[in-house]
Amino acid sequence: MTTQKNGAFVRRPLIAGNWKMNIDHMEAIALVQKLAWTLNDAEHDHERVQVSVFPPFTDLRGVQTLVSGDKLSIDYGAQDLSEHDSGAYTGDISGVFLKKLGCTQVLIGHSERREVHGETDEQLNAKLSAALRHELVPVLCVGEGLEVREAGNHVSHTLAQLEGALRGHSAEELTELVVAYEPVWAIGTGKVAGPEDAQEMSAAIREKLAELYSREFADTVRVLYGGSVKSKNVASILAGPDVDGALVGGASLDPEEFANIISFEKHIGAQG
Ligand SMILES: O=C[C@H](O)COP(=O)(O)O
Repeated sequence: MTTQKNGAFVRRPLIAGNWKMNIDHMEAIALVQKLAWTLNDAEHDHERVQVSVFPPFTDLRGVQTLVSGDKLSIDYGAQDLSEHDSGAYTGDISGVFLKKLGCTQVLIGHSERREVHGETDEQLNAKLSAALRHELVPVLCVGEGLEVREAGNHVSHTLAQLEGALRGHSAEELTELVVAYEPVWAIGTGKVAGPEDAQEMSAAIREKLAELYSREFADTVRVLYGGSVKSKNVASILAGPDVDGALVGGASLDPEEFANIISFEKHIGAQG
């Protein structure tokens, strides 16, 4: 996913849409079709800016059929996976099944999984192993809540989450790793971390990766920002040199708005 140009790393931007628990399997087909038409009209180049959607599990088969049948340039993945491959784990979904459905990516440790389901860094570490076992690109979500931010501990808190999930995993295993920084206080609230906040934390994440592995490795990892990203603010957020894309929640449910976010390069200059 990363190429070298004149000796410098060029990371391919990724705009990912996390549908959360929205959109049934019929609506999913309509949404992906509309998104594909809109991107086609906009002459979107998937090789230049990667697009992914993360539908609910029950939508994945329909999305697979549409994407493979119509050869759409849209990647898709799941919002979670089990740390186990099979067995008595009622309600859980194995990476084996996701791989068979053509998923290429999986979200790990979204703040709503951490909060609502009490997922711990140890569990997320095991889920990361499961993703790697099944050759699913892990999109590891990290970020702090409002209290932590107000206490000024956001950097140490977020980096501890990163370290906890990565512990024991080698750089060789993690070549496709994507990290998504999502300040919890900015999710679905309309409050957006400023471009400086997004850049500050993305740079801190990259520094931590350099410390844990190597500078070369850190320079290849894509770091996304998530939290109330819209077409009107995406270009300013992605202007940060360490911000390589966005994990979009609510705005990804509107195909026109999501396509507009994906076309963030067109808004450069207009958003400062
Ligand atoms: O995964 C996406 C994030 O939680 C952001 O959600 P949002 O764009 O609705 O704030």
